[in-house]
Amino acid sequence: MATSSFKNDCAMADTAVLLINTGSPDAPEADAVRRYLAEFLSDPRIVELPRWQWMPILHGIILRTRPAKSAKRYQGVWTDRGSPLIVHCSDIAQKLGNALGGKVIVRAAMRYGNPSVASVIDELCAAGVRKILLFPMFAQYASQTSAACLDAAFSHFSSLRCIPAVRTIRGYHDAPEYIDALASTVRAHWAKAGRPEKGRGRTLFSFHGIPKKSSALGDPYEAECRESAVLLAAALGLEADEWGLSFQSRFGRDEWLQPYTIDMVRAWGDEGVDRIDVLCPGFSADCLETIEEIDDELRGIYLSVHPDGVFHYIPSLNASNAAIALYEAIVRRELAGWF
Ligand SMILES: C=CC1=C(C)c2cc3[nH]c(cc4nc(cc5[nH]c(cc1n2)c(C)c5CCC(=O)O)C(CCC(=O)O)=C4C)c(C)c3C=C
Ligand SMILES: [Fe+2]
Ligand SMILES: [Fe+2]
Repeated sequence: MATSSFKNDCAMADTAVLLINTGSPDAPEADAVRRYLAEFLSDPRIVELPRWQWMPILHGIILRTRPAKSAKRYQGVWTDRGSPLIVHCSDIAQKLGNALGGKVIVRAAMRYGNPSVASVIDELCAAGVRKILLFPMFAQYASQTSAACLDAAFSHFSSLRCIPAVRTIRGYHDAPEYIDALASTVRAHWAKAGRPEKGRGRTLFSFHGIPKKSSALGDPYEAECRESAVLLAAALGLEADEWGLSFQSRFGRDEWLQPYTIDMVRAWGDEGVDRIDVLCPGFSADCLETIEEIDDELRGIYLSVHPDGVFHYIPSLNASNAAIALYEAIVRRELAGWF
């Protein structure tokens, strides 16, 4: 996939913001998904097993079986403009650039797949950029996401003779603007669907999981997810029996952070909770893991245990006004002295 050109915008800007997200395959087809998963799952940040142990499993089993299944899932969420994740991220980049008054170039790049971090950095440098703010789009720091995104940039810098001045964003899980943005998304949803009735309905904050072992090795991700959820519940005035936190998207057989989203929703359905509203606060943009796994698969699981129940998926921040205000506040703070 080609990266966007720099014509007409910010001809004079020597400062750029590079938004980085995980990435998607180039197409919802098995071959493209295989290439993407090969890059993704070969990253030692993602699977921390010794290479001699992991590579035979990856190439001998996973890359033979998963691409076709994942391709089908991607086909279900693909849009006319491509992968929802990439579409949302490029919309965010464009709107954030406008909000910053064109004084800073804003681009989106993907850690795995395209547009690659290396190609976008090359374009920025060729356009005269000398200062870059690297902005992984993950509020809660995880080595598998935030650090992996930064690795891609630093690894590319190591191949360049002239590197730009660099600043990085580590996370923003407790930033008031982040909590406000999420709270306003939930309130906008309540304005349309009504607030879940205490005693009958509950709100679930579902975060992407990571292996329990990574947490034990010192990853602050779990603690940051819990803090974000507590702050958000307080901002929304939700009492302890009105909300829950869970972890989704488990991959492989190891134990991941718990409770698992599927178990939580099944248990709530069995308990007779009549309405469940799910928000995925750790996803800056809707993607396979929210649209297919939550809005489709999880909805089906809940309705299978509680057929009369009501299930709402609350969309991610995406390129909403609340999201742009959040990113603008963070960027202005982090670029102090640069523009
Ligand atoms: C939001 C934070 C995320 C964390 C933490 C995370 C950890 C993590 N992910 C995998 C494995 C896969 N993730 C995949 C896709 C994917 N994951 C995130 C976010 C987090 N991952 C995003 C935004 C996406 C992109 C989805 C899209 O729409 O393209 C995939 C590929 C899809 C699939 O085949 O399921 C895999 C595989 C691990 C192993 C991990 C932590 C160790
Ligand atoms: Fe993931
Ligand atoms: Fe997944």
